Amino acid sequence: MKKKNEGTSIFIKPRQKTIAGLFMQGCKQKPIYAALTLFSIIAVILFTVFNIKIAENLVKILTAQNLVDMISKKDEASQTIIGDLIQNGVITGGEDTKFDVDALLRNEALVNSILKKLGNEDVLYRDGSIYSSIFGIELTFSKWIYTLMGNIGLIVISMYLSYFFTGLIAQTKETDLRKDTITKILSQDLNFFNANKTQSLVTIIVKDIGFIGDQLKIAPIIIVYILGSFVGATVTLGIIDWKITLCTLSLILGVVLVALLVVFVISKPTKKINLEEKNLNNTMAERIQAIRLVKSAGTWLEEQEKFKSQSKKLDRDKKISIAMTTLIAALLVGGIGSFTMASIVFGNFIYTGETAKLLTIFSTFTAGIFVVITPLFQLKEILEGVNRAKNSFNTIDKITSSMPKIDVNKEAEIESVDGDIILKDVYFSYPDAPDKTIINKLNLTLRKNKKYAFVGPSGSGKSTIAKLLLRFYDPTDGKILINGKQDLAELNLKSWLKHVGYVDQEPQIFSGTIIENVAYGLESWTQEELVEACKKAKLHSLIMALPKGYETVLYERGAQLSGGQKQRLVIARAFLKDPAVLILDEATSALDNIVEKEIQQELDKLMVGRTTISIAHRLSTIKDFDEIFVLDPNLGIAQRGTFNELINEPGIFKTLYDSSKN
Ligand SMILES: Nc1ncnc2c1ncn2[C@@H]1O[C@H](COP(=O)(O)OP(=O)(O)OP(=O)(O)O)[C@@H](O)[C@H]1O
Repeated sequence: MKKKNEGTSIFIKPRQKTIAGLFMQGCKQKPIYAALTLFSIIAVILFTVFNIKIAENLVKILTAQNLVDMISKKDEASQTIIGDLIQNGVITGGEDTKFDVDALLRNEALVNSILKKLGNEDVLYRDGSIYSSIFGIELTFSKWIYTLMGNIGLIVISMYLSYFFTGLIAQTKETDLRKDTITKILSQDLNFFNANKTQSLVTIIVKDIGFIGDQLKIAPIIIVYILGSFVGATVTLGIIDWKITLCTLSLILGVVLVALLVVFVISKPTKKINLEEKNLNNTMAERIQAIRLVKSAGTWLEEQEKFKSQSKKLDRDKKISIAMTTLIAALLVGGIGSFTMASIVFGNFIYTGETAKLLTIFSTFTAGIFVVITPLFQLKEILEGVNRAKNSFNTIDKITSSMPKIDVNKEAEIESVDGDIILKDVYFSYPDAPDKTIINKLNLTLRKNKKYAFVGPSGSGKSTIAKLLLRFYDPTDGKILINGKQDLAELNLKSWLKHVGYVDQEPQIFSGTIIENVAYGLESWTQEELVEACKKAKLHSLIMALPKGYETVLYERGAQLSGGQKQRLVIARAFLKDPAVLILDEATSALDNIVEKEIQQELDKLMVGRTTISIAHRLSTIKDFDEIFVLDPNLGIAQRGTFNELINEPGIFKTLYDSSKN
């Protein structure tokens, strides 16, 4: 079956480069969670807005109850109120103001008309209690309090559910994004890793994607909540009193516009600050990675100073940014005060003298504005977050939109290597220096199970040949033929690498157990084979001396092992893999003479029965090789022959050999 060519796939589609786009994609992937999220957020909005209605009704009942209480006290104040009512013709009879209060309170119709007359509309006096109704249900003050408590409970539950289901959708997308990004990074050509700092790639995987994930979990829900509660509260307040709603609304919109303007103004400097911070973090992480260099060069004070001066600048920029961003919070706080004040001021103008109505309006609008404003506070964080997430999307996109040139997933697989490896008219220039030809028309044949070495001055292209054989790069022109006929560039890369063992100067070791490190990349192996490989690499007794033996966890880059021990581990890896082709790239050049001799013995055993290509610095290690190619940076292969032939003819090899003897 033809495998998908990752090299031609487009990674992040344009519409997914935003929090909204990615979230919508998540909703399509998880429609049930999306429906539940929508359902619960609508419930949150409705219940929250319903609080305004509850507040309105509670205040109406309280105001009416207050009036009834005052009348029923039968004191001077009560008689004054009744006197006023008689004078205004609301009550007839008892003009001497000695009105029978008990009789009045028994006459419910009369009490209700008094309440209406004094501005207490939409309430009903019955059986000594005040009722107000909602959806045709009449409720007393205490029932409204129970309703309020129940409503708050429902808000909590629906809020929890909406965050929960959004979280599930967001987590799915965050995991997908991380998976896709790592897949894309790992499928890049080696050149990509030269051009991009390791730290910035790690930052993308850890920080940028984590940040996008965090925003995905809160931004969509809060934005819908802000819009929904804004519309819901406005409509409810509009129904209660459209004139005051209109006046207050224009104030709210004014403040929101100013806040948005501030966000717009600070978006560019925020971007700059984020970049500065990222660069500073990357540089520091790089220095920590190269801590041995810093310690050995004695440059820690310089590094500290550099960090101090860069972070001082960043600190100053961040403080300026704080001054701007906190302005939004201040505007919103100021906004709340002015909105509440606005409802009294506007109300006072519109309903002069109607105290009961003003009281209801003031209380209801305070509750309503609270519903509108509370989520607006989060708007600042959300807008900043969404803005930062946009930068994170751009960084990810910039890194991952680079297309690998090497198609590793070609269909043709290679079952076994039982023929020659032929380099035919091979030309090569590195992608980032296309004008500089490193390999210039190289033609040679590497016979099965023979040992070949490449020697030559520094920069003559020896390691480049190893890189071409490992297909870190494809030749700019010409072909590398496997088994004498199969073009390496047309083969499935994994199927080729299964037959290749690679030992280079710097052993690649992960933090993990010895077993994981020795068996890295192998599909099938047995415990016995692994122990046997370690014995051949003279590593077994060392491993057995460790308290946890083969289960010993190695530190990052095998920090607790000596150079020789690390190289033995890599050799054990090659023994276990048992490849047909072995590439040694200056495998012993980092070791001292004694250790090098010991390791060389193991390498000699490893080379038996395999086609070996060795990039050699120390000529003593290639004495019995079948053929040695001497490279010249300008001429390509300047000399070729066995060790004994080459030391006896004038040329680069003899010069190198003579200088190594000295
Ligand atoms: N990634 C790269 N991009 C551009 N040029 C490169 C890259 N890697 C190596 N080169 C250049 O290619 C040339 C050959 O490098 P190569 O590493 O193959 O030499 P070498 O013979 O193995 O040298 P040495 O013995 O010092 O390791 C050098 O001039 C080097 O500067």
